[in-house]
Amino acid sequence: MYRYVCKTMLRRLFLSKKVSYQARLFSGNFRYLEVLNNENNVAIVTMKRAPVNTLNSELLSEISSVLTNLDETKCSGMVLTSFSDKVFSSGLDFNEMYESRPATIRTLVSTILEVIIKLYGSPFPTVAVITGHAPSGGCVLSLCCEYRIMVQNFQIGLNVVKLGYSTPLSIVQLMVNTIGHRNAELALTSGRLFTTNEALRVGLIDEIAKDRASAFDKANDFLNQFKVIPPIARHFTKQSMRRALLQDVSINGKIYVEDFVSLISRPKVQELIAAYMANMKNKKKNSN
Ligand SMILES: CCCCC/C=C\C/C=C\C/C=C/C(=O)SCCNC(=O)CCNC(=O)[C@H](O)C(C)(C)COP(=O)(O)OP(=O)(O)OC[C@H]1O[C@@H](n2cnc3c(N)ncnc32)[C@H](O)[C@@H]1OP(=O)(O)O
Repeated sequence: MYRYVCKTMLRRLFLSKKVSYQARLFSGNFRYLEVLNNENNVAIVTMKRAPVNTLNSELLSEISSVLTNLDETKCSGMVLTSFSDKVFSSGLDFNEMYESRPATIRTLVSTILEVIIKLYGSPFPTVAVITGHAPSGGCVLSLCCEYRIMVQNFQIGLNVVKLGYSTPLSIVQLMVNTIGHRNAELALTSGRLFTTNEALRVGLIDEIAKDRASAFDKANDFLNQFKVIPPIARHFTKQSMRRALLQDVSINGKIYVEDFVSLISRPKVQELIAAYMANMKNKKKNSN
């Protein structure tokens, strides 16, 4: 009898360990992401592709899977952030765009498009806690969130024109919806990166935080206001606000992807990407 009780207790202990292990598996399953749930059922999604969260197909497809999962599990909100206190994300991975086969570029671009659609159209409220620089693709991810809180002394913006290709139409639209037509035109045609203060002034971000901890406090304040709002009413209102862009990308997405792939594959653009990458390396060498 004693042996039976011990055995049963051990089995229960093993099972309970297994369950909590499985609960942790969701956050441990990813190579470049950490996903934690806080006590309010808010998912904290942290990009952790060192050193600068460059968006390759794998990181983007992990973000896409998490977004599907958070939708299915009816989370109350999501915070998208970075492990780094210097860079939120350095944008799309040049290594998948430079001298790459069209199929590689296509996978990269279709995956960011998938993320844009899911993040921009998510039923739950979303906040970007921008703990460092957010150029190009990094800025796009934050623009898909509903609220942006950025730590002091970094830069954010869409500098793609400097790489010799135009900003895709729906990305232009994201920027126009956020900072208005005039500011977006000036910023996009010059590839302007805004400092944190400038970004607040133009409306590209919503709040400035002195550090990561205070940025998270502000994110919680933003998300807490929705505790008293019926989620379905909130979701439909968000959908109405975002429908035009979502409809456009779901109808024309494939065309946009192909346009972008052929743009990136042009010899002139490839040359500019190579020069840009070399310039980054030189800057680093000179600063060391
Ligand atoms: C609906 C339409 C659908 C179709 C299109 C959809 C979406 C497209 C949307 C927008 C287009 C977006 C395009 C892009 O994102 S292109 C990428 C543009 N990115 C940049 O211009 C930023 C480049 N990086 C930097 O400026 C700096 O790295 C930084 C972010 C300011 C950080 O500086 P820091 O000094 O901290 O780091 P390093 O510069 O030393 O970088 C460390 C290390 O990382 C390498 N690296 C940086 N960025 C990239 C990158 N984007 N791709 C590949 N590699 C990158 C850098 O070279 C260093 O490498 P090393 O080997 O020297 O350690």
